[in-house]
Amino acid sequence: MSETTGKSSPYQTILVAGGGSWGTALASLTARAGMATTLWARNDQVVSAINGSRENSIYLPGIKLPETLGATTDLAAALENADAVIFVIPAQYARDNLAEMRRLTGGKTLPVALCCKGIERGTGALMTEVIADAWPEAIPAILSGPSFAADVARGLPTAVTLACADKSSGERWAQTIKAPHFRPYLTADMIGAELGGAVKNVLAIACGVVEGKGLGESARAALIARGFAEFQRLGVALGAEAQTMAGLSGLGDLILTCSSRQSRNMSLGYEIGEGRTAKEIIAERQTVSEGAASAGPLMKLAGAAGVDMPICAAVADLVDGRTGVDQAILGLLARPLRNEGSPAE
Ligand SMILES: NC(=O)C1=CN([C@@H]2O[C@H](COP(=O)(O)OP(=O)(O)OC[C@H]3O[C@@H](n4cnc5c(N)ncnc54)[C@H](OP(=O)(O)O)[C@@H]3O)[C@@H](O)[C@H]2O)C=CC1
Ligand SMILES: O=C(CO)COP(=O)(O)O
Repeated sequence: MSETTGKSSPYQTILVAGGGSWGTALASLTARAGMATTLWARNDQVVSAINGSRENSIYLPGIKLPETLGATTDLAAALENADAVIFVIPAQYARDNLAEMRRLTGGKTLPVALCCKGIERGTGALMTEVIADAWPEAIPAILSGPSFAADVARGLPTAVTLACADKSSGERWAQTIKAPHFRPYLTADMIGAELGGAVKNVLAIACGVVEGKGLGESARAALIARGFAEFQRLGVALGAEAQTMAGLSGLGDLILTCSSRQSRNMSLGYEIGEGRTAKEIIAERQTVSEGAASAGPLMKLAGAAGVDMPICAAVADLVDGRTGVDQAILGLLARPLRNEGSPAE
């Protein structure tokens, strides 16, 4: 295990794009660490609440934000002085927002830490592919790992994966987002890091179904283990490193999200398990459940890579209304028996 140099300087003027719970928590982190931080949100109620009462009462209620954190709806102005962007807009809207940022900056080369955990509908593209198309001059990084926004904003400890193919930018990001309670681990394996966040959201829906349907803790543990096996098969096919898959952005976030109804994805699955449809639950929610939108595109990605992902496929069928809970469970349990490891000679 190697250490990062620790000599890199942090980025100083940060634009956090996205005024949901995670964008707000990350903006609070960098503002508290002393970086000039501006949060951009398209929602003027969010911006007024942050500037007025130091609280994002819509997406992160009850948590006091630092006085130094400013919020704006003016993206062009916020981009003008930014030397780095923390991008926290849900995956399905990433392409348009990144393209707009490129347009506003005139195609400037800026470091962009992608924090959304999803796969693009229609294309099956991962977020590094989306940014390569929409803002090719940007230097991307992936920030992912077990980190509920409310936990991080309250100062509870966690550790995350920070993936960046550009060594110097990765080290600067690590210095920028580190805090006494928030510990980034660096890697160059961006595919592994972004795949982990996207796949765990889909698997968390499956775990929620197991809980909501009352199938028991043993079933949930079996599902996490077999879900992780699916994730590893896809990761290997796409070139992810084993250490990343078993690390914070992979197994770490999978365990968190599959264990707690604080997760929107797990709680979505829970309500599906209780008998409601994904469509009606999502229509009632203001917050995002990335796994529901990413399950279909994940199947596209897995199909193109020739990888079998039966649990994720069952989730895609469930959220898109092609199957019911009982049928999905029976279908998974009735599959032909498989080897877990090497077969006996
Ligand atoms: N919350 C968490 O604990 C964590 C979240 N993440 C990831 O961060 C990303 C953002 O999630 P999170 O902060 O939780 O979001 P929230 O669910 O808290 O809020 C939803 C956000 O999405 C925005 N939004 C909705 N539709 C659009 C659109 N068409 N264009 C632009 N923005 C839109 C909303 O803006 P508006 O108010 O204007 O509708 C709002 O800012 C997701 O990919 C998530 O997986 C990662 C780690 C932890
Ligand atoms: O990614 C998260 C924690 O690491 C948040 O999970 P949910 O989006 O399911 O709430």
